Amino acid sequence: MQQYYGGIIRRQQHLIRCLGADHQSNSINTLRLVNNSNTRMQSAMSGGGPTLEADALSILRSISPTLDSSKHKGQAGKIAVLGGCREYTGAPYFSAISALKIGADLSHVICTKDAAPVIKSYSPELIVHPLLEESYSVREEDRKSVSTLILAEVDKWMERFDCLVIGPGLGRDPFLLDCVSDIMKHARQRNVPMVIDGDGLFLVTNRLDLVSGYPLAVLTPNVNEYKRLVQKVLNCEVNDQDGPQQLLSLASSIGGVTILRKGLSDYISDGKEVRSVSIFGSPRRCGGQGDILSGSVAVFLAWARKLVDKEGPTMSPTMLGCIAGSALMRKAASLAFEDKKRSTLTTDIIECLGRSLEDICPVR
Ligand SMILES: NC(=O)C1=CN([C@@H]2O[C@H](COP(=O)(O)OP(=O)(O)OC[C@H]3O[C@@H](n4cnc5c(N)ncnc54)[C@H](OP(=O)(O)O)[C@@H]3O)[C@@H](O)[C@H]2O)[C@@H](O)CC1
Ligand SMILES: Nc1ncnc2c1ncn2[C@@H]1O[C@H](COP(=O)(O)OP(=O)(O)OP(=O)(O)O)[C@@H](O)[C@H]1O
Ligand SMILES: [Mg+2]
Repeated sequence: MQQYYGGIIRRQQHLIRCLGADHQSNSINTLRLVNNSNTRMQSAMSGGGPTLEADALSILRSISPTLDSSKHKGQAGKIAVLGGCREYTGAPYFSAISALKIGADLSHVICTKDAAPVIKSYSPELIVHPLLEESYSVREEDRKSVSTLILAEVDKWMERFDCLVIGPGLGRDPFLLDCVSDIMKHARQRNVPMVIDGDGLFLVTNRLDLVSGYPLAVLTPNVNEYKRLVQKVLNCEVNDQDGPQQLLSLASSIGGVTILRKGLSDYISDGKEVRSVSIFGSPRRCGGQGDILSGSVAVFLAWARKLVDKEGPTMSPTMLGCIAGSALMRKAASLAFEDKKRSTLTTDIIECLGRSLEDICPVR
């Protein structure tokens, strides 16, 4: 079956070349054809059942709040990104600024003391908290008191956050990851949703108890991160022949967390259902696109939670948030690529977030 559909994809690509299509300007279309074939393939492989492809644009429209002058600052969402260390300052910035560009009212970054001035200098829009510490800056005997202090400082803000993004550019320092584990336990006690990405996934893969059974946890693994999760949780290798089923098992084995598996098509499951998002996209794979996605999912998840509270459950808010976040990120990437082609960078994609949202869901 896979071979058969592989053949169809190759024939489509050959047809495009024979029609004399310009390679560069048609790479997005080619990608769409491949994506469509891929979706059909998944559908056929699941016994010809209904397509897994979500109606992402309708979902995105339905959860985006109207702009209304009676609303006050904060009602459209307050997001906090836990990430940013000596090595990585770009990733938390990309995630936090994306949340603002999509429509959150306030975006915080909680990072290490030495990453903070750098992140502040990228943007005056972000609220940057220089709270976290790495092992090298804390003496062994001070670690307990320092971690208690960090937790107390983050706790002051915790209830105000509509969603936490944990991991973009966090690094893997053991002392820092211990502090973040404590913060996650407190967030969970207060029912604050968490989107876990990058080094947050490194932490969670080794400490599954931090998210297991928490329905407001979203994991957004890339290829490497997904492989490590599958090996750890399912004790086997990634099986692309039966990708959706394996994703479903993985999400259900971690107690119903939602997993967004990033790739040519994004696949999303909360252990009960699987959906895919294949629309739009770009063939450019510059670093930082996953960070945009984590900030987007955080905003849409916060919005979906409000909608689900009001209108009763349809799909889980975490599924809705992932589907909308994925569609918007892929649309922005495709717009940026149309303009910048090979030189497309993450900052170009961020600049396209507003126009993408407006194209899909115009301000009334
Ligand atoms: N502009 C920025 O600031 C950006 C920053 N980014 C940030 O980078 C971080 C890592 O994310 P990534 O996507 O590079 O992780 P991934 O594909 O698993 O690793 C690739 C290879 O590297 C290795 N490795 C990674 N980290 C390691 C560490 N701390 N210490 C040791 N090894 C490490 C890893 O080895 P492995 O664990 O597989 O043995 C694998 O072979 C994360 O915080 C992300 O948010 C990105 O968002 C992009 C934009
Ligand atoms: N082959 C692909 N074709 C089209 N879009 C893709 C492809 N791979 C990933 N994407 C999209 O790019 C986004 C980021 O995915 P990616 O796998 O690059 O994350 P990442 O490695 O975590 O990124 P980062 O560099 O920020 O850490 C996802 O929303 C996904 O939809
Ligand atoms: Mg990443």
